[in-house]
Amino acid sequence: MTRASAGSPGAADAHAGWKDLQTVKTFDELFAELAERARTRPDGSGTVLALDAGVHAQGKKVLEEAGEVWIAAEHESDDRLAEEISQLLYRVQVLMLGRGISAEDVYRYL
Ligand SMILES: N=c1c2ncn([C@@H]3O[C@H](COP(=O)(O)OP(=O)(O)OP(=O)(O)O)[C@@H](O)[C@H]3O)c2ncn1[C@@H]1O[C@H](COP(=O)(O)O)[C@@H](O)[C@H]1O
Repeated sequence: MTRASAGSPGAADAHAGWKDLQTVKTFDELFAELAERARTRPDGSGTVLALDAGVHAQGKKVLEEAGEVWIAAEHESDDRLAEEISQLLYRVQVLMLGRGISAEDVYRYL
């Protein structure tokens, strides 16, 4: 998930690339964006590649990111932890789309 730059050019440089640091989006907004990627399949979308890789690969990414969240929580800064959590949320959403479940399907268990 993207988030706003905290105003540190160094931090922005470190995270340049697939993130738009000027943009902040919610869980639902990211899910809608990823669903649109799945529908329109634009060239260059990492989400399209991740969806095409299948549920097994998507699940492995969830596990990998969850491990990185754990490590960041114990050993890294608040900012790194937030970034790892954003990546975990992204990977969970890719898995949700891979399996065809909606955010509402999840919310009814919250
Ligand atoms: N929020 C994310 C996001 N979070 C994580 N990632 C992916 O997860 C990677 C980071 O994971 P790792 O640190 O484990 O790096 P990695 O294992 O080397 O990554 P990969 O080799 O697996 O790509 C990033 O390089 C992205 O590939 C994301 N990719 C995309 N988004 C957002 O999803 C939207 C759609 O993106 P596209 O489908 O790429 O257009 C945009 O709003 C993006 O900002």
